[in-house]
Order: sequence, then structure tokens, then C-alpha cells
Amino acid sequence: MSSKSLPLVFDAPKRGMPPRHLADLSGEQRRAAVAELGEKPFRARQLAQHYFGRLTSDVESMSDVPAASRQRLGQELLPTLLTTVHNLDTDEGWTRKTLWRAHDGTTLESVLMRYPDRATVCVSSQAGCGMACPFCATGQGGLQRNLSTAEIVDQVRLSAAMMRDGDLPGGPGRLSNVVFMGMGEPLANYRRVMEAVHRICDPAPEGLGLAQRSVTVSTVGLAPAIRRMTEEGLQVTLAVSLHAPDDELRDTLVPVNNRWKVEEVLDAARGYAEHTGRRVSVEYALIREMNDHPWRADLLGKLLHRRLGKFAHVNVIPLNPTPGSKWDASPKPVEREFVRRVREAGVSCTVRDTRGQEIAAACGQLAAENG
Ligand SMILES: C[S@@+](CC[C@H](N)C(=O)[O-])C[C@H]1O[C@@H](n2cnc3c(N)ncnc32)[C@H](O)[C@@H]1O
Ligand code: SF4
Repeated sequence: MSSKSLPLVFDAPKRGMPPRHLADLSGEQRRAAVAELGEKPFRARQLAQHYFGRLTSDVESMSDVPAASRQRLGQELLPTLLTTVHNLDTDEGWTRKTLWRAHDGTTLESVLMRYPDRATVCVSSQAGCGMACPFCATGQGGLQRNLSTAEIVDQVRLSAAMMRDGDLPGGPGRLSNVVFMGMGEPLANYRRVMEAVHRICDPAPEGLGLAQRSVTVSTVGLAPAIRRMTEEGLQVTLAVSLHAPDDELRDTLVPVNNRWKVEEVLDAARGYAEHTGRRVSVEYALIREMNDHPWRADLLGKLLHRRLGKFAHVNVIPLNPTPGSKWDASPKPVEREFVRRVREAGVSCTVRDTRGQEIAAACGQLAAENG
């Protein structure tokens, strides 16, 4: 057997960006790509209809595409990007974490959560993360690579297919929300993430047709990138992971704070809020005896009231345990007092549910380990 005919599985994994995919391209680029392959431009629309509309990338099922063209179009524009390594279900099946393997062997995770009134997928924007927040499992392994636009979109497409096929309890349903709160810092992979937002939100057949307001981009606080995002003219929700109202503590909890301080991050967030008219979600992982002091709750409330005013919403995330971490969630009475004090300052504040903890699928627990 020549090495050329060896099945792909014997090929050494090549770490790197995946081959080009339909979901990397805008409608115009898709038409150009199809034309380059010697096909009629309308084939681009047909492929997009199957991929975004029918949620399939199986070219053999695309009966309106001539058999002679299918293989070539499939190879060139719909290569397989993600294969399932395993699914782990919890919360009586209402939460599913999927471990995906990319073409180069890189692994990544996404988490699908079904609620009575909506279904949300938490997607990864990078394999690993370079931001090194000490309480986050993803941050401990460093950055492996950015995900491509299509690798991000494919997590959403495959989750939408799980919903449609009734893989979670409650029967067939619709994926309604996407949060960029999986592995990685979305604004450190800026261009690909913004393209992915377009593919996720553009109306069918150009995209998956979710509402921009149902998409949340969560950032550790890359101020220049928040300012850049403000210019995109999008209506997505911005979440800023603050975790401390004072630079002294935030420098430790969020190392990137050494570059962009609390005031600058909140300034950028305010710019986004004013431009879009959207509230900013300020994420606060509550850590026992670290950032849960009553005086810090008061300081946080005052600071947000002053800097973001009516645009501020605080989302308290009880710390999820991660392997080897010395930190713990705050006791419930401390958490309640913290929330009360933030509200007392006139800032809305809620506590996030901790879905998926048992299978390490909750915020900050994704490490994409095989097993
Ligand atoms: C994993 S991050 C991904 C998005 C982006 N990198 C960020 O930091 O906002 C999503 C959210 O999980 C939070 N998080 C990380 N580790 C956590 C942990 N162990 N417990 C609770 N929340 C955590 C982050 O602070 C952030 O608000
Ligand atoms: S919290 Fe976000 S930015 Fe920090 S290490 Fe985890 S994924 Fe990266």
C-alpha cells in the first residue's frame, strides 16, 4: 500500500488551522470559491442552504447538487471539522458537554444547556487560553491555538442539530442562545469570532439566523478590542469578567489587568453600552475569602453605578472547583449578603446557576481532556 492510500487515521496529526470551509466565508466569498472550482455560482447558495438550513455537511444527502460535483464541493468547501470524542450528560440530561476533536488532533469542548424556555450553547473560541486566570481550568494549560471561524460555527450548528433531533429531554426544540464562555478568550481571536457572530446570526441561507441579542461575547477585559467591537454595529451582549473592583486584587485574579486596569475596561464597556443601548453583564466569580468581602461588594456597587449606571448588571458566578485549585465558592449566606449590597448601590445583580459542575462543564472548568 502506498503512503498516499493510507487511511487518514494513520496520518500524524498536523497542528494548525483547519482547511477552508464554507462557514469561513461570506456569501460573496462562497460564490467566488464555487466559481473557482468551475461550478455555477448558485451552487454556493445550495450548499449554504444545506449547511445552515438543514444543519448538515453530508454532501451525499444534497440531492439537488449533481453527483459529479458533490465530492469536489464537499472536499473543498465542507471538510469535516469536528468529530465527537464523547458526550457527557448531567442535570438529568438537560446539560450536555461535548468533547470535539479537530482535524489536527486538537480537542475542544462546548456545553449545551436546555431550559424550559430556551436552549443555550456555550462555545469555545480558542483551544486553551493564554490569559492564565488562576481560578480557571482552561487558563492552566496555556493557549494551543485559535479556532477558525468555521470551527466555532460548527459547534453551534452541531448543537442546533442536537436540539432539532431531540437529543436532550423535552423533545425536539430550537437552539436559541449562544454564549462565548467556553474555552478561550474570544477577543484574542477577534476577527474569526466576529465572522462567526455573522455566520451565527445572518439570516438563512447565509447563516444560522439566531438573533444577535441572543449571543453573548464574554471577555476578560481586552479594552482595545472592546472599543473595536463597539464599531462593529452589532447588538450582541457584552459580558466583562471583572471579578474584583480594585486593581490590587484584580491584578492577581486576572493577570491581563496588569495591562488594562479596571477603570479602562469599564470605560470601554461603557462605550459599548452607550453605542448599542445594551446592558453590560459584569461577571463576578465569587471566591471564598478572596473577593467576597462586604466592603468589596460596596465598592463594586459604587464603582459600577458611577461608571456604567443603568447599563450595569452583575452576574455572580459561584466559583466552580477546578483540579488543584486552592480556592472555593463562598458560603451561601456570604453570597446572599454580597448580592444584597450590590443591589443596595442601585445595580441589578443575579446569581448564575451552576449547571454541569458534576461533569466539569460549568464556567471555567473546560480543559478538553480525553477520558
Ligand atoms: C471560561 S471564561 C471564557 C470567556 C472569557 N475568556 C472570559 O474570561 O470572560 C467564561 C466565564 O467563566 C468564568 N470562570 C472561569 N473560571 C471559573 C471558575 N472556576 N468558576 C466560575 N467561573 C469561572 C470567567 O471568569 C468568565 O466569566
Ligand atoms: S477565565 Fe477566560 S480569559 Fe481567563 S483563563 Fe479562563 S478562558 Fe482564559
